[in-house]
Amino acid sequence: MRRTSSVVILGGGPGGYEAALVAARLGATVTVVDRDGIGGAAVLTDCVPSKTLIATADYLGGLEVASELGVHLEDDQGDPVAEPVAELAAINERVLGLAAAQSSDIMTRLTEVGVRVVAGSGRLESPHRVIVETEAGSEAIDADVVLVSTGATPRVLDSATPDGERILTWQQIYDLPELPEKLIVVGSGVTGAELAQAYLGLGSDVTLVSSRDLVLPQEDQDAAAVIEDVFRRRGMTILNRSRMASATREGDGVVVTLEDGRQVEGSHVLIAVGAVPQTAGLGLSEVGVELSDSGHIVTDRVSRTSVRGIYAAGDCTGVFALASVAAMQGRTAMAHALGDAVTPLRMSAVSSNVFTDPEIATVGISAADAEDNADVEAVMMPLSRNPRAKMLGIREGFVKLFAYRGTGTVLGGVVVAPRASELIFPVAIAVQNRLSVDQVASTFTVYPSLTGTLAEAARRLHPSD
Ligand SMILES: Cc1cc2nc3c(=O)[nH]c(=O)nc-3n(C[C@H](O)[C@H](O)[C@H](O)COP(=O)(O)OP(=O)(O)OC[C@H]3O[C@@H](n4cnc5c(N)ncnc54)[C@H](O)[C@@H]3O)c2cc1C
Ligand SMILES: NC(=O)c1ccc[n+]([C@@H]2O[C@H](COP(=O)([O-])OP(=O)(O)OC[C@H]3O[C@@H](n4cnc5c(N)ncnc54)[C@H](O)[C@@H]3O)[C@@H](O)[C@H]2O)c1
Repeated sequence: MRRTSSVVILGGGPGGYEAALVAARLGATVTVVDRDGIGGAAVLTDCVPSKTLIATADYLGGLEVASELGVHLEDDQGDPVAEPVAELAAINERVLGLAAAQSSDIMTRLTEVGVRVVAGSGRLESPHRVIVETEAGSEAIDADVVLVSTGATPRVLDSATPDGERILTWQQIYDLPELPEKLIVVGSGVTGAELAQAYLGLGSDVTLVSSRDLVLPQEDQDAAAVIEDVFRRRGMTILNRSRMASATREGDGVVVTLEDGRQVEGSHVLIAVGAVPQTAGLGLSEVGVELSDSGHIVTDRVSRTSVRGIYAAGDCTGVFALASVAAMQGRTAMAHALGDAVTPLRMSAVSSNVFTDPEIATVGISAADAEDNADVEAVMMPLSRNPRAKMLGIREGFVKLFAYRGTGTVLGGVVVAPRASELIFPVAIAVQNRLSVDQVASTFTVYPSLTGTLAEAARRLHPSD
């Protein structure tokens, strides 16, 4: 009889826990070693908490179109009938409660399928032996297969050391007892942009320090332009082409000094200047695992590292810092290691979403790559002409589709709209399954619906046109 494989997973975030579920299903003996809590940063401090906070901000944002829809929130004298007040302590309690519940659900699931979870910090002693430091002491666990999925942590600058009170990383904001009066957000990547708009929506006065010409430099530039415009119209101050040199505490507030000498004063500063992989001190180089200059673990499309039997998944690999990608890498690793059917990771089919209002959802080829390729055709349609958008009071947003000129194969798309994260799925299905624009266009959409514009965009890309 074949011996049961032993799998040890370092890190219990989406990369680790999804892998554990697959490995258990495939009959392995599985141990997950996790330092900070099952669910990882994704569930406890990053993805889940930020999206829960944004849900409250979105709810308040919905009130902004009330008058357009015939609902007056003012009395005859023009005074507000009721002033909605975001109570941060209550919001944070909900955020942290939901994160803890999600973590507990994942723990229950892991236990149900027989995965052993060890609370502690792990490192590799050899390719087939992991040492875990727990409260009770040290434990050595032998493994046929090791998966490293230790994630990433906020990048901290010596000139802006977080104190957890006024100078904050995104992982420290949920302990704030009150809404920051004047919040400075440094960094206009996805983290900075999402949280800047969330606090703006909750009632903070927000200044965004953005190092580039436009916020969200990694996103579709038409989409980023819409978001920057919305930010400004709603009262956010955006300092473009501005880099923070330092952030310091001054009395009851903070001062952010920019590289050109300007100073910005605020009550709090949120530093969102990227993340660094948690790969130091794991014994990786010592056992021969190749790391990139940035400290990420080098992996192939089935999550193999340079050492046989050691796999890696998630933010520690730097492939694409998304919970969904981490989970897929973890599942793929276990399928490969344990002899199940494997589909190598296909980055050209990954969908992602920026949870601003409106949201930006993207899948497949980027606009920049499409522009450089003469064989790719693009169409962009504003949502303002869509009947459902009019009914819902949606003024900004658009749909973009990319397809091969000759065959009409759908290569990607961008949706800028409320709940774009839900609307991108039909485009993701088309990209994943290499559907043609004609197949998308001939699929019934509901009338009236925002997806009607997706079908219309596909019709515009009919190859013979
Ligand atoms: C503010 C923010 C919002 C985000 N929102 C989204 C979103 O909406 N959608 C999305 O798809 N992605 C989002 N992301 C990205 C997503 O959170 C990450 O891609 C995801 O967390 C990666 O999962 P992971 O398993 O690699 O690592 P993590 O979730 O970071 O988990 C790693 C785990 O490993 C543990 N660990 C580390 N070292 C050790 C060790 N030596 N021994 C034992 N355990 C260890 C850690 O304690 C942690 O529990 C967001 C990121 C941020 C910063
Ligand atoms: N909705 C989501 O899925 C979601 C949300 C948040 C993060 N993420 C993931 O995390 C990844 C990282 O995003 P992020 O925003 O944390 O980091 P990032 O590296 O994408 O953005 C950080 C930004 O800070 C800027 N910056 C650096 N130093 C600066 C300084 N001194 N002053 C001013 N600006 C400075 C950089 O130029 C950059 O634009 C994303 O690419 C995404 O994959 C996903």
